[in-house]
Amino acid sequence: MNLQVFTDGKAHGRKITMMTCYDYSSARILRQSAVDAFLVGDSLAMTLYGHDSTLPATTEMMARHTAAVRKGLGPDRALIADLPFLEHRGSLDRAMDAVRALMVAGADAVKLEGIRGHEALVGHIVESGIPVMGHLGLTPQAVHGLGGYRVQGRDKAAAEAMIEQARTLQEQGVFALVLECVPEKLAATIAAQLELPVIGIGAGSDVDGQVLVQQDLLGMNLDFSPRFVRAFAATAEDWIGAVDEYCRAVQEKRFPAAKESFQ
Ligand SMILES: Nc1nc(=O)c2c([nH]1)NC[C@@H]1CN(c3ccc(C(=O)N[C@@H](CCC(=O)O)C(=O)O)cc3)CN21
Ligand SMILES: CC(C)C(=O)C(=O)O
Ligand SMILES: [Mg+2]
Repeated sequence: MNLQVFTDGKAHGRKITMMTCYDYSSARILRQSAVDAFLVGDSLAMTLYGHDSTLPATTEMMARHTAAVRKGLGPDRALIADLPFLEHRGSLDRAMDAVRALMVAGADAVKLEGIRGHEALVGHIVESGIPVMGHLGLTPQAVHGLGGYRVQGRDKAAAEAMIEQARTLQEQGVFALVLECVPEKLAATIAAQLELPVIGIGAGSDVDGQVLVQQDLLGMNLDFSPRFVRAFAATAEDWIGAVDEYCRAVQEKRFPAAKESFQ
């Protein structure tokens, strides 16, 4: 089972690595990497489509990108898809239609933000045989309610509430939990107290694994640099360099060469 990497990682104290992937061609490349699990994140609304929040991501968009990534990854890699804005906050029918669309598109699991007010729905999805990943802390779909992209759980009451919510998610049977923008001590406490694997983004290193947005970690997102992001490559510079060399080669008639032309 593709999701075994989560349980095994936590059981053996081996960190779980996760990153976003939205398209076929990067999936094709990244299937050769060591990454344990891929996420079709609703962050694609911002990263791919240029919106200023994740709210415009739709189930149709998420399913389309999930299908493309699954084709590139092949059947044997863990792939999780975000349930987009409000799909789990209306009717049960609507939520299950969205879950169906993502699973049919090739996801191994769905991730949904928050827990307050949809405890029973999470249990219902799990009981339907669909693995669910939780997401607490900074939940970007709630950006307007949270008053911005801010670190969550800084005061004692908020920290205790988050621990309680993580427990509820575990009780509802989620297989893993993303904690986003949370003080590292709080994230470490949740990871230590709970059985479920905790995957952090801006949550310090004392958790069971990490997740980052592909464009952030590859250095393709020049105008997005929150504290928790590290660019492990200078991809934007490499791309510009390659494309500028293409332009020079065309101008100087070095491209196409004879071997790139038909005789
Ligand atoms: N490319 C990309 N990467 C992401 O990680 C990401 C997205 N897009 N889109 C959806 C959300 C939005 N995210 C964000 C966006 C901004 C901050 C931010 O500005 N954080 C401040 C914290 C300020 C504070 O409370 O101290 C920072 O300085 O890191 C954090 C997460 C994370 N997610
Ligand atoms: C940042 C991760 C956890 C996410 O939810 C996304 O990419 O949408
Ligand atoms: Mg998301």
